Amino acid sequence: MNIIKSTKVLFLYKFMQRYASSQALATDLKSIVGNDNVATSTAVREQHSHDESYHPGHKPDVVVFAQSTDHVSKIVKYCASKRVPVIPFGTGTGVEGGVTAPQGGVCLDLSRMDKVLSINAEDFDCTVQAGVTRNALNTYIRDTGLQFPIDPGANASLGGMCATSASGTMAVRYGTMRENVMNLEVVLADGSIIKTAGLKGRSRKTSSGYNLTNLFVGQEGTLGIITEATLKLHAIPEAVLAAVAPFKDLQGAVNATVAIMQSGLPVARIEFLDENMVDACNRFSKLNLDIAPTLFLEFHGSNSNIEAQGQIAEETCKSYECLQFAFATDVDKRAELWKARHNAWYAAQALKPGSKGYSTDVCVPISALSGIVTFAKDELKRLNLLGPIVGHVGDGNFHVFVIVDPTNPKEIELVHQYSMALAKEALRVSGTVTGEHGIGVGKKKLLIDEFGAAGINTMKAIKQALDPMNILNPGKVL
Ligand SMILES: Cc1cc2c(cc1C)N(C[C@H](O)[C@H](O)[C@H](O)COP(=O)(O)OP(=O)(O)OC[C@H]1O[C@@H](n3cnc4c(N)ncnc43)[C@H](O)[C@@H]1O)c1[nH]c(=O)[nH]c(=O)c1N2
Ligand SMILES: CC(=O)C(=O)O
Ligand SMILES: [Mn+2]
Repeated sequence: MNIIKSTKVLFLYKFMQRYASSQALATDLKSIVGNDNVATSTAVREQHSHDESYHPGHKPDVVVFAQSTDHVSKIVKYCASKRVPVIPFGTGTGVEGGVTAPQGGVCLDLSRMDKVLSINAEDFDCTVQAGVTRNALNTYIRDTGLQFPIDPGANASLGGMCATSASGTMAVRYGTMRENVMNLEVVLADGSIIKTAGLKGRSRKTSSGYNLTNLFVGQEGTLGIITEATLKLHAIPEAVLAAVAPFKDLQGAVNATVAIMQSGLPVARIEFLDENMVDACNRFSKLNLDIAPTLFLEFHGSNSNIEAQGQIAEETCKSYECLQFAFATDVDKRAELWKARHNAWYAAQALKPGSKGYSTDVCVPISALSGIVTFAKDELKRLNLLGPIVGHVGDGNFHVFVIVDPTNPKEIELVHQYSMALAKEALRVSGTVTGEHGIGVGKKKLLIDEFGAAGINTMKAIKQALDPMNILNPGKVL
């Protein structure tokens, strides 16, 4: 009885201590960035404790809404002086638990840094604050004839997209964030501010010094806080043509993709959905597609060459026994198709109310795609898991959205087994465990398998050099 009582007292004492220290933290932060930019309510902390994945959330002690690079620098400097963790937060649409705060600390929300700072239409580039979302940027530049085509399904922040090295359906044509970030402004762990490609740099190429830009793309907030990004823009194509091609079987759809890619056709989008994913999208997005392994395709070009592109793709798909090849030229039809594709994640989860999704994200050389998609499907069957498959197959990248009851430890264990087996298969065929979602908390063990001890030690040395007190998003990536 006494033991129970003293455990309760100890718990209460620790709770009070933590509460007092987070109140003191909030008071200090308010004096730096003003009362309106600091939140301590349970609701706001809860909202910032998790992303869109099944990974368990942990609340930060305080949420700070930065309004400027100067705010970020001062907050990080303060946190360094107190050794308090800082967890950057864009829009919280990540899927690897990157924004959770397992050690508490300060969640630094960048959504109020939402200004487009410059558009250089003649140079095809722009500079934005980290909190600008991809949709906001595209709306802002609509009249210039330019677009920013990197499109994770969610309306993510561009800072978050840089931090995770995001891509999406159009990476096959326009590249990922790695190819489209020209310069970054980053606040380091001691509060100092750097530009990764020169103080004013926005040249198309550079051989100047180490490639700091690509060090900070994909670092998931563990090496620095991205406050501004200079990005490449692309011309909106004169003509766009989309198509939907259901196939008799999965192998036909995947082999047609490989043939299209190997033919050098400059396809703008080529997305695979297995029959379960098509079924889920039909239900969720009120489509009426044949339930079969299917390719969604899109071509970008001029009025004079767009039909020829479509025709080559049609002939290729027919040679792999597609059941039909239906063009969608109408703007609304195309928009409906891609909206449904972008909502595939939610469509999959809606198959089992109350469930969450676990997304695998392997990416392999295109010649290995067919084998590993078959492996993915067979393993689902063997472990008796529900997992619609969808993928940016032109890049050799696909996701199995394994549907999991987050309160069922046995199911979670099975999902882990599945994801490990698939990732190891990807490594066996010279691929990567994550093509676009990042490591977060979910794929840390796999990073070791991918890089080996010497590779991981090199990453640890970089982390140690840039963040010796381990205050930046601790517990993620490494
Ligand atoms: C429906 C749907 C569909 C998709 C996706 C999600 C969802 C919900 N995603 C995943 C997600 O949208 C993608 O990872 C985004 O880049 C995350 O951007 P957020 O702004 O939401 O970052 P979020 O706030 O989730 O943070 C992600 C990580 O980056 C860090 N971070 C955020 N802002 C930072 C900053 N300014 N400086 C430093 N670190 C920062 C965080 O600490 C965290 O570790 C995706 N992804 C993809 O690549 N391709 C896809 O096809 C899709 N599709
Ligand atoms: C979630 C994701 O990456 C996708 O829908 O492609
Ligand atoms: Mn994706």
